[in-house]
Formats: sequence, structure tokens, C-alpha cells
Amino acid sequence: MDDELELNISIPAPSQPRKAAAPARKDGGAKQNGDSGKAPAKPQPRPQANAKTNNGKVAPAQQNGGVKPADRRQQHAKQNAGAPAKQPQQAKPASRGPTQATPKGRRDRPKQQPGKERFKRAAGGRSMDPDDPDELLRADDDDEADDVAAVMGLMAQREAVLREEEQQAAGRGGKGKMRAPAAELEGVVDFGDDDDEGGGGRKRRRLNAPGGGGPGGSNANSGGIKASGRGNFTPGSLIHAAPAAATAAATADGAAADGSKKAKSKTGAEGAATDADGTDGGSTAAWTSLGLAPSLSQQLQTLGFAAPTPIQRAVVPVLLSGRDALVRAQTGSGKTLSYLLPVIHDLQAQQPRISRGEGTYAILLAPTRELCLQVHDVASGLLRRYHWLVAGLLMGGENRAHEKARLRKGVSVLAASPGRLLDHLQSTAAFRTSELRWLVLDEADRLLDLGFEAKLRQITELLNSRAAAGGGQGGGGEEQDGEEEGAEEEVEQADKKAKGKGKGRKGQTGSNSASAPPPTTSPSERRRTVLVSATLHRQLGALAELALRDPAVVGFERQGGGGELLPSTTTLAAATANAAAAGGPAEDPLSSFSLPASLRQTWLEVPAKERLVALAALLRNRTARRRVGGTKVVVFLSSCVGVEFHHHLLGELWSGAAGAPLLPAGCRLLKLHGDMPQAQRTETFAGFAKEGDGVLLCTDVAARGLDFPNVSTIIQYDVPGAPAEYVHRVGRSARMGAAGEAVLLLMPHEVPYVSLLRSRGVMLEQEHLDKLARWLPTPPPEAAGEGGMKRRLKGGASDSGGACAARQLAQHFHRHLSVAVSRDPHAAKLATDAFRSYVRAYATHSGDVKRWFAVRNLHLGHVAHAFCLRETPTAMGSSGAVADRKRRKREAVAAQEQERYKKMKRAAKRIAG
Ligand SMILES: Nc1ncnc2c1ncn2[C@@H]1O[C@H](COP(=O)(O)OP(=O)(O)OP(=O)(O)O)[C@@H](O)[C@H]1O
Repeated sequence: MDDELELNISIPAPSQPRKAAAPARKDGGAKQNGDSGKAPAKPQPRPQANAKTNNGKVAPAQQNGGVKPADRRQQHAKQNAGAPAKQPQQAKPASRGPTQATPKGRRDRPKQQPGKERFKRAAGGRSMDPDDPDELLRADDDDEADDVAAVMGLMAQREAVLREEEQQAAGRGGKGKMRAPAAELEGVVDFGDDDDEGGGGRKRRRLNAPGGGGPGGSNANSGGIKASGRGNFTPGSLIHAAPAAATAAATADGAAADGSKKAKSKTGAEGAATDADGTDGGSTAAWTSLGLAPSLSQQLQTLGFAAPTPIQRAVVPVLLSGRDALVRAQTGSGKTLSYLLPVIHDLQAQQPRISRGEGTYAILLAPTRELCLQVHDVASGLLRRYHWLVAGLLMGGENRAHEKARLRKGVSVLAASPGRLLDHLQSTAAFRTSELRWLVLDEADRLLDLGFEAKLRQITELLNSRAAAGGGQGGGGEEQDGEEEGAEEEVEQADKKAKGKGKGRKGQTGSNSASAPPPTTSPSERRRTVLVSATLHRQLGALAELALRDPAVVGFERQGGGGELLPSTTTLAAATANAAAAGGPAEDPLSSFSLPASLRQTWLEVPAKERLVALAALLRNRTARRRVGGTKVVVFLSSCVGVEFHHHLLGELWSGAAGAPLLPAGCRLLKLHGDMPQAQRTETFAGFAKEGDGVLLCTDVAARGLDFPNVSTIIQYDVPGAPAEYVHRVGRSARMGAAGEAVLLLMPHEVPYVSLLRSRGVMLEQEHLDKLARWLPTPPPEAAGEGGMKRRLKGGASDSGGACAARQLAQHFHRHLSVAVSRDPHAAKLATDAFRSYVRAYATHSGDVKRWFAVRNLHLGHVAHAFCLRETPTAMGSSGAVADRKRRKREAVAAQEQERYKKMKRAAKRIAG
């Protein structure tokens, strides 16, 4: 659908602290740094001017402009070592002389703790933690250039924190730094602890804060959080630090995994698996044994990842060996880290160190904006230890000029959506990709769907041609960003440096690199390509031919007498041969899906005209089941306007019509779809992740990859277009071995869809609407005529008579609701548009499911009833917007005609007169 993510660059700042200060964020951090789409109020002074002290002396950061990051760090550390925390802040006034021009209104600002104040402003008023390296990174932007000394002080603090942390880790082997896993294992997550104190961002955490701030501490701020370099909230941060969850996933897969001590003690099988592995779930050894650098393993521990999941165990060594790969594993099994870890291991090991000016070394493509954000945030968390590697984000809906500026500065690891990436490859001359070593396609099957495939081909062709040309310059489009001109000089210098350095580096890796492609290969050959999805399918063969070289196929296969799912690594040819030998379709070795064992799947047969009340009953029933850690329900619909309509109906209109809200107190109703403004999308995405209880109405924009913690139920109100989409939708629940359930609503003629799913390895049980009878909505007391039915219902809603009465009552209520809709012009318009969109989306079912989802099978009157429409709308051929446009055109033509007629009449009068 519409939901290709466009970009939003969120690039943690450079290692050079020459320019600081992000634009003031009003959204409390939910919005990304510098991506607010708002230009700074005034042109800001150039860094050179700002770096001068009162005496006109140049600040050390500039004197060292060309020094390697490591040397620079040492200098900063020397200058600031041992300085009290406020010392660098006190230096701030010196960096902005009293006579120096400052933006209006800032001259008279109180000068106490200027550094802290500035950071606070940059965070939109939030308190920021100077010990958090991300705060430093976030502070870099283009609109305010000052506070060199303050930034340097923070750099020094960061260095000190990292050094201290490394020393501590060396001393105790990383043990004791893990968050207590019990809470996560049980799904008991204290969301309040992870909430940001501001509106929407995550809570700031110290890497090694005194007073128990470390992940092992009891402090509320403790615990590994997946942190964005941009202040984005990372949904996964709430649960990922669950070493036990890894074990739970292993259990679900029937595969081996190690985990926390608590997890190990849970089952003998798990304990045996850990022992067999020879790793200790609480130490970095579990990660280093995969070939990962000790520093990266330590960072994983710091973030709370105790041990690899089965898919990570299988994938990491394969990618470290330099092979391309197709990775196919269940939803929620940890695929993101499985490709990010080899990428980061490889880049951190490059010698001499990578500098951001050299351009992009890894591109991580994802089909939706939210997924790009999520991948970027996970990458940022891992890169916190490697300040010379910069993560960035390109996605639709964001300011291109800001993106260009960041690309000019350089982004080492880039999460991007295909559309915006292609756009920049074609038009941003300073976007350097000649050093690209990794291309990862997350949700690769979706990226290969119609709509993305052509873009992907263009992207790979452009990358190949740039690599062959060796220059890495963009498609020649000249950038026209006057506001960003100032960045040019800096970038040119970085580019010069990069050219010199890049030559020396090709093919070189540090001593701790497990393996790397041979140094003699050309850039395009050196690039590793990884395709990842829970539902890779045969169309990928085409891409494999296009971009992959003898890829390893890593996933899970049913093996052994019990048909257990075990991790396996093979080749595409072998996978095809195996499938053929097993009687499966040889052309599609990946045709059947596997779902988490902890997921309970049911389907509910509901006649069209009862769909709405059945949805209401399901929501009431499921949100009434309180779970420790929160009760979250995700409802999938087929269109954006469908989401809008139901959000309005089940929220605002419901209370009026029913006399009480549909959802229990404290359970929020949220919406997410591709037609929402980006800021609102990001806010919902973060908000739902943080929410304790909530219901999210969404389109398939939320179907893939999103990692919302504690989703207890998935309701598929509108049937997904293809079985693969079913798998991704239900995969938002039951992640990492947690319990979850998925309910699919089917109209009677759609029931054969269940058999199709079964044939693809997806097993569902039937649930009956009558069992939900007592949750069906009833008319408000003032609505007359249902008293008798109510009494019968009281007598026994579960018996068939009671259930029947409840369904009649619900229909009575439904009519009541329809009246409310017809009286609300906004709701009535939404209902009509939603109905039309539903029918149009229904017509797009294709391939093997089309026969059950033909529009001719629909009783349009009943379907309209489910949208609270008392008449079936006509003009199905056009959407509301198109119909409006046509109407306006007709009116304009009529007005013109009338004007012409009047003119003719006047002319005729003149002639006659
Ligand atoms: N080794 C690990 N230990 C504990 N938690 C982990 C580990 N690896 C990943 N996780 C957590 O598991 C959750 C699911 O991971 P991830 O999003 O990578 O799954 P996925 O396989 O990509 O799912 P999907 O197919 O839906 O995209 C995340 O919250 C992540 O932080």
C-alpha cells in the first residue's frame, strides 16, 4: 500500500564536537533530532566563529580538525580528565563572546550552567543526561554552533565512562550487569520505568551511572535499553533485555539456547543446551563464541542481551564468514540482531578506523518507516560503543534538506526505505557509497513485491555502477540546499581525508575480525547482501540471481522423528532439492510457514452484518483479561480510511451511543496507518510501545517487523491479502517465546481460507461467536423495547437462547449506533469512504485466495450495515476523494457555462440595444 516509508534521517552526530546544539524540540523527544522539518529560526553563525574564545583563540577542537578520532579523544580526555562535571559547562560563556552576534532573544539569557541549559533546550525541555553518550550525539546539528568546550567536556566524560565500564567488565566478566530477567520472562515489564520523563522519548540512562544506574542495579533507570542516537523510543527496548526470553524462544522452536541462570533452571533441556554450548548465559562468552568482538559482546551485555537466540547462533557465523545469506526464521526470533551484529563487528574492526566522511558502509533497507526507525534505533544502541561509526536514517515524510546535510557529513550505517534511498542515490551528489560493504534487505519478500521491486533493481544497479566507478558520487543531481551550505566546507575536508584513508583500508580489517572478504576484491564484489524475512518465498530467487552470490540459506527445518524445528544452514539449491524430495513444491522450497509455538490461533465465523458488534465483543473480552505487564490488542484493517472510521466510531461515538466507553479505563485506543502525518505516526508507534494497556487499530503498515512489547492479542478484522501477510500480522504477538493469541474474523463464504492456511503450515482452531455473547454490546437503558431480551440474557447468555437474544440485542444497539453515525456528518462521510475502500481492497485479493474473496460473494447491503450505513453507497468506482474532485470539476464547468451564458446574454442585449 501507501506505506512505503520514506525517510527521516536520524543520524547520531559526528565524533568531532565542532558544532553542537540540536534545534529545540517541542515534542519532548518523540520527534527526531533535526528532523522536525522546521528550519532554524535564524541563520546560525558558522562553527569557526563560534569556536573562538573570548581571546580570539581557536578552541582545541578546531586546532585538531584533521586529527584522527582516537587521537582527538585522547586530547579531549587529557584536557578534561578528572574535571568536575560542570567544568566544561562553565567554559561555555568563553565560547560565545559578549559582543558576538547571537540570535535575537538569546543575548540576555541567564548564563548559569549554559551547557546543561542548551542540552535541555535541545531536548525540548527534557532533562538530559550528560553522561549519556547519545545526548552528545544528539546535540550535534546544523542550526546552533557553539559550546565547543561543553561538548568536549561531555566527550571526556563519555570516554571516562566507557573506560571505567570496560575496566569493570574486565574485572567481573560482565556478570552482574544484566537486568533481572524474571520480569521479562513473565512479561512483567514495568513500563513506567522505561517511560521518558518527557512526552514520548525514552528515559535517559547512564551507561554506568553511580548509585545503581547500571543495568544490573535496582535503580528504576537501570537495565539495558535499546537506545536511539536520536531520542526515539524503541519499542523493543522494553523487552529485549530478556535473556530468559531468548531461552523461551529456543523452547518454542524446540531448539537449543542458553540464557539466564533463571531460565536455565527452568527446564532440563534448556540447561543441557547451555552446557553443551559451553557458554555461560550471563557472560560475554556466549557472544564471543560466535566470533564477535569482545567490545561488541560487552555492549550486548550492557544492553541486556545475555545470550544469542537460535537464529542468531545460526546466522552470525555464516555472515562473519563473508557469505551472502537468505535468513528465514519465525517472527520475533531475533533476526534484527542476527544481521546487525556481523555488520557492526565488521565495521568496528576496520583499520584504520572508519571515519564518517568516507560515506556509507552498510545500508539496511526496510519497507516501512516505523521499521526503519526501529532498525536504526537498535543499530544506534549497538554503536554507542563505537563513536566513530555513525548510524543514520532515511525515510519518507521527512525533510530532504536535513537528510542531504547528514549524508554530506557521512553516515556509516544507514537504515532506509527504498523510495527515499533511491531518491538520494539519484540526487544527492555527496552521498558516498563507494565503500559499501553491506546491503541488508529486511522483510525482503515485501521489498520484492510489486511497487518495490523496480526500485530495488534501480538501487542495486546504482550501487553497482557507483562501486565500479569507484567515486561513489551521486547520480549527478545538484543539491540546492542553501540552508545547508555551511556544511560543505566541513564535508569537503572530510572527503579529502576519506579519500586518502579509504585507499589504504580496502580489504583490511582489525585483528579481531573473524573473517572478511579477500582484500583484492572489487568494491561491488566485496559487498555482502543479506535477505531477511519470516516468509521468504520463491520470488526471491529472482533477487538472489540479481544480487546474491551463492547465498547460504539459514533458517529452521523440521528435523528428527518429532519434526522439531532446528536451525539449519544450507544452499538455495540444496533447499530446493530437499523440498522436492519431501514432496513439496520444488520451485518454492520456502512455501510453508512456521509460527511461534506460543501463539494460539483461532478463527471466528461472523456474518457480514454482525462484524462490527463481534469486533466490539472481542475487544471488550480481550481487554478485560488483565495480564501482568499490560494487555495490548492490535486490530488489522484493510484501509487507512477504515482505520480512521473505526477509530472515530469505537472511540468518540461509542460512549455517546452506548452510555459507556467500549474499553476499560486506562486502555487507550490508538490508530496507525500510512495516511497519517509522519509526526503522528512516530508518536503512535512510540506511544503504543510504552502503553501498559491499549488497542491499536492499524493497516498492514504495522504488520511487519514492528516489535511492540506485550501484545496479547491480534485481531484480523479484515482478512489479509496473502497468507504471508497473515504470518507477519500474527507475529506482532507471541514474540521471543511470550504467550499470545491471534483471532481471524471470517464471513461464511471466506471459511475455506482456513484450509489454505493449514496447507501452508498455519493451524487455527475455531472459536464461536456465541461464546462471546455476554460481551456483545447492548442498547443503553433509555432505548426501549429490549427489556424482555435483557432478562432472557441475564438468565443465561451462554445457552443458545441467551446467545441468540444477545445477538438480537447487539443488532438493536447497532441500529442505535447507525443513527448516531448518520447524525454526525464527519462520521457519515468516513463510513461511506471506509465502506468503499473496504470493497476496493477486497477486490485486490489475488492468486490462490481470489476465489474466496471475490466482490461478487459479498452481500454489499450487509457489509454497509457493518459500517453503520443504512444505505449501500453507490459510485463504488471512485474513492471519496476522487468523487469530490469530480464533483468540484463538474461544478467549475457549470459555473463557467453560466458565466459564458451571462456574457452572451449581455452581448445580445447590447446588440439588440
Ligand atoms: N539475544 C536476545 N536476547 C534477548 N532478547 C532478544 C535477543 N535478540 C533479540 N531480542 C529481542 O527479541 C525481540 C524480537 O526481535 P526482532 O525484532 O529482531 O525479531 P524478528 O525476528 O526480526 O521479528 P519480525 O520477523 O517480526 O521482524 C526484540 O524485542 C529484541 O530486542
